Amino acid sequence: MAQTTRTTKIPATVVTGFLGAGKTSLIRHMIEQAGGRRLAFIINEFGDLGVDRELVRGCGDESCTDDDIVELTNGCICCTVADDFLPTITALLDRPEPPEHIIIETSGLALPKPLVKAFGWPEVRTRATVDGVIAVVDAAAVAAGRFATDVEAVQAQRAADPSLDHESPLEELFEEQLACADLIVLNKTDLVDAATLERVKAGMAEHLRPAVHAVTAVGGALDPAVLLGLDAAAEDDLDSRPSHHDDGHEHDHDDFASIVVDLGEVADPAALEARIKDVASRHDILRVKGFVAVPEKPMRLIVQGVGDRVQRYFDRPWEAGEIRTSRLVVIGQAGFDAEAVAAELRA
Ligand SMILES: Nc1nc2c(ncn2[C@@H]2O[C@H](COP(=O)(O)OP(=O)(O)OP(=O)(O)O)[C@@H](O)[C@H]2O)c(=O)[nH]1
Repeated sequence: MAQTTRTTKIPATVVTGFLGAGKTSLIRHMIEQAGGRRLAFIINEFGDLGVDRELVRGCGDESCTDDDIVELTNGCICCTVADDFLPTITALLDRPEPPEHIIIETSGLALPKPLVKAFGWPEVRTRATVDGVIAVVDAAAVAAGRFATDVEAVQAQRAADPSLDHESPLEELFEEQLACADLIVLNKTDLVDAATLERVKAGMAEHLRPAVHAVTAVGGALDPAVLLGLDAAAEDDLDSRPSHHDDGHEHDHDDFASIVVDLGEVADPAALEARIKDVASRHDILRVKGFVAVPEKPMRLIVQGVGDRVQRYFDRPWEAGEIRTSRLVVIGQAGFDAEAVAAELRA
């Protein structure tokens, strides 16, 4: 009987979602539940500190070695597809023992569609496919109206000038991430009640493609069986994923800015947390995250802020040869007062 050779493409999952929604948490959980499956990760973040790779590495699972986590810090992945993403994924596919599944965490400010499109490029098309685009949503942030435009203000502006672009950059990004998704993970459901969750779900529905479901999560904890194996081949289905940038309109990240603040050792982490909350409430800050060295403490402290909600926990000992210092990346709306923010965090 004649033998047929079946070429199997390596599935890739794109994890999108706004800053701080819970993408890294979801990926860490996925690693813990990998069950010996060879996963590889491409991690992209906005800001120069490379926190996400560290957090994923920090999960300490033996099945996931340093080589399996590639970090792309050269800007948002959607804008550096040709220069950064293609060589990276090609190198993973060229490995003598390629991964069984590739997980890509986009920066919270990235548009997922240009990345999905890249799977149609000749270098990738025959060897990999987008198994699914997962959009992680911070249910509490949506409920608080963080992505919603002030409808009345917009109507007044448009009455004065009908050519005005009516959406806020946050709203536009949020909608775009939803519109590209094959699955929604409504995360942080511990922070909202059932009625609020229903309201959030109903509000998102108009932005989703038909038959896209939302699953709920806390800390991004979901069975990988729910997340992987969606078999969407999203690169063949681009037309159903509308983007504000389909008309060739440039997407640059001028609407957002980031700084890294060096703090040396921090003797009072509680006071730092209070300063972060204060800064976030008075400036256009969207995200703060980084590592803190506390005098006398052998462990590294992780500090994470989303809006004015701040978490801190020790993740691992400082390694020999590592410089004990504190660095925070601060991401905000363009035009935030970087000098004042840095000074207030250091105060
Ligand atoms: N209360 C609560 N906090 C959560 C949940 N999931 C994640 N967080 C916290 O939210 C913060 C951001 O989580 P990450 O997983 O780093 O979010 P991210 O989307 O990877 O963030 P960026 O990469 O900066 O865009 C962290 O402090 C998490 O501990 C959740 O379900 N509930």
